[in-house]
Amino acid sequence: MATEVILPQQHTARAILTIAGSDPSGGAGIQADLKTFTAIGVYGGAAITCLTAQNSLGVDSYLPVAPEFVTKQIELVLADLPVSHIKTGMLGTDEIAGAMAEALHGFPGEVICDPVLTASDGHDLFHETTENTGLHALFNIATVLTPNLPELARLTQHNLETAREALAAATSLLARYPKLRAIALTGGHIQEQAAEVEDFLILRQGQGAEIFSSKHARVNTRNTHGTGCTFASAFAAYHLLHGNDQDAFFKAVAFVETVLRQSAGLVLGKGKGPMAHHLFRGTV
Ligand SMILES: Nc1ncnc2c1ncn2[C@@H]1O[C@H](COP(=O)(O)OP(=O)(O)OP(=O)(O)O)[C@@H](O)[C@H]1O
Ligand SMILES: Cc1ncc(CO)c(N)n1
Repeated sequence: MATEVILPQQHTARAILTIAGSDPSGGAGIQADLKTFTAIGVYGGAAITCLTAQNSLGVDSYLPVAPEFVTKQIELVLADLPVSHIKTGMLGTDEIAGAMAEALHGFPGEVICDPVLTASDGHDLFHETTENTGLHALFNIATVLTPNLPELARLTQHNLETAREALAAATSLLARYPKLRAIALTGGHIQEQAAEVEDFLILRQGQGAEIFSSKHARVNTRNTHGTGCTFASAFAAYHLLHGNDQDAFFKAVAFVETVLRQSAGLVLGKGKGPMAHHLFRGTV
């Protein structure tokens, strides 16, 4: 006998649009984003900025989509679907970042930017210009940024090693962009040998910032391909469902940790394997 499916109302009312690169191996990029949205129970669309050729062993190369075609994808989706949240990932070029900022100008909802600059194997995923005008234009309309430690270091041009240094840099980055309400700093690369991982939420509070953190055991696994994309997408999805930064942050941390744990035994790929979003059951 077929089971009746009852959809909670918020699932049909709003959607997330990810604007990011494609990873054909399915571990990162729009593939990870869409799997995350589905696992959490939120509808997602995907506009593609770049095609990448990569697998679990690393990134070989990438092909940027023409900026006008990125614009067209965004405009058509926004004209049709009830998108309340945008999540951005790999941009590829500063021209694409600029086209995205223009297409999103006046967008009234959340713009959660994961500033993907370099893949974990060191392959550059963003072709910088001297001014990075497009990147700054995008950050000017962002409401939340989700950098990891190396990304924060590159954005603030500081050499960052400790959590203390990273928090000072994140607070200064927060002050730079007017619409930015929060920075979720992921801690996978802070003290990489430590037994625990700590992620931070830096929330704008008047002229300063309020800091929250979440510490959990480091999962002993090599299946960490796409953790950054998954974290930012989970933040966007939980923000859609719960409407505030703190719930979005703590639930996104718990989601990534849970999926990493459930994926630890998975043997997929010859290198850093993907997370098993498809095994996620229940809630965090
Ligand atoms: N081994 C681990 N065990 C538990 N949590 C982890 C582990 N590695 C990363 N995380 C979690 O994954 C999320 C993303 O962290 P991280 O800083 O590694 O992102 P990233 O460097 O952008 O990822 P990527 O490898 O996709 O570039 C954070 O919530 C972090 O705590
Ligand atoms: C498409 C894409 N986005 C992001 C990352 C970073 O994990 C990656 N490797 N590939």
